Amino acid sequence: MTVHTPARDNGGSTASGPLSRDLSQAQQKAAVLIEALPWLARFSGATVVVKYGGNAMIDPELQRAFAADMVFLRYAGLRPVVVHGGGPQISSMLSRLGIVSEFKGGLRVTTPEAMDVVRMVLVGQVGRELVGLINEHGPYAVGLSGEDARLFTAVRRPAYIDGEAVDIGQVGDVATVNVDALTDILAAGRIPVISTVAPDVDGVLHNLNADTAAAALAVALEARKLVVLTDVPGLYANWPDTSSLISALTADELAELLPSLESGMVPKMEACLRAVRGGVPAAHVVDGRVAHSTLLEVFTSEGFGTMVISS
Ligand SMILES: Nc1ncnc2c1ncn2[C@@H]1O[C@H](COP(=O)(O)OP(=O)(O)O)[C@@H](O)[C@H]1O
Ligand SMILES: CC(=O)N[C@@H](CCC(=O)OP(=O)(O)O)C(=O)O
Repeated sequence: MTVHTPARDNGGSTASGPLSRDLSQAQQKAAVLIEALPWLARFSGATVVVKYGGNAMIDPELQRAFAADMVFLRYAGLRPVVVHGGGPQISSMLSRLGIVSEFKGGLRVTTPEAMDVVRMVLVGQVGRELVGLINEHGPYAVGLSGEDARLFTAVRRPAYIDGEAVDIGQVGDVATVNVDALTDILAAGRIPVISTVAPDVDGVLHNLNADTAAAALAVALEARKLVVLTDVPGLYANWPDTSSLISALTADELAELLPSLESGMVPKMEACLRAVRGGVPAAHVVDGRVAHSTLLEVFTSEGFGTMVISS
């Protein structure tokens, strides 16, 4: 039998000294844990799609915090599915290779030559690094792209500039999602890490915007949440007026706001709208510069970031 002896544990401290401080710190920790209880109960077994991007993908400390969050979600009984971005990493590789890279309507003009680089960077570099970080905690992460088990098929899409459709090469939207490609992986308690390239019906590979693909996946998986990490605290009604941060809005309110948004936020908020209109109960845009932002969103009572709900 081990008997707790405060004097030995605390080097002789008394109940009114360091011991009571330790106890109060421990109680604070217990309070934090217990605050999560209703959320743990609510989301037990739920699938949550998380779009990983922005600074959380570049800063090593934030990368590690993100990987730990995904493992935490898994141990808490949720089923996290990660869809990662990598736009800046693709741009940097294209410029190292001397390939000109241009965006139209927020989407990368993707020539066959650029497509090879997009696939190499997303599947071979960014996806692999994230799988490695998660797997420092155990054998959990499995990397896939839209090509694996036909997870996604793509349909070529144009960009829209001033209402005009403009061809931007091998850029696609998600046409179909093969949910079965993830069922076994999720049932085995693994964490899918998805890179957003996918073949069309003819097998031609397409480049998908990661926010868009995350939304399509959240709908197909009947996810309970879509969480999109970015580099701002959330959606501002009057960007860049920092007093106009929106904590919650309905899909109809978002649809009204969309035409006034600027390029970076457009695919993100379109993705949230698509997810909620497709039946996902809530889509959130959270600040990926804050360590453990996904945990804060899922498990705390304070509103964090911007939440989009159906009504
Ligand atoms: N209404 C808005 N609310 C918040 N951010 C906005 C808004 N309009 C434009 N932005 C810009 O969009 C950026 C997010 O888009 P982006 O840089 O593409 O994100 P990420 O790299 O996280 O995918 C923000 O950093 C901000 O500069
Ligand atoms: C068509 C298109 O634009 N695809 C994106 C795919 C990566 C992505 O979406 O990454 P972020 O989330 O970091 O922006 C691109 O080539 O940059």
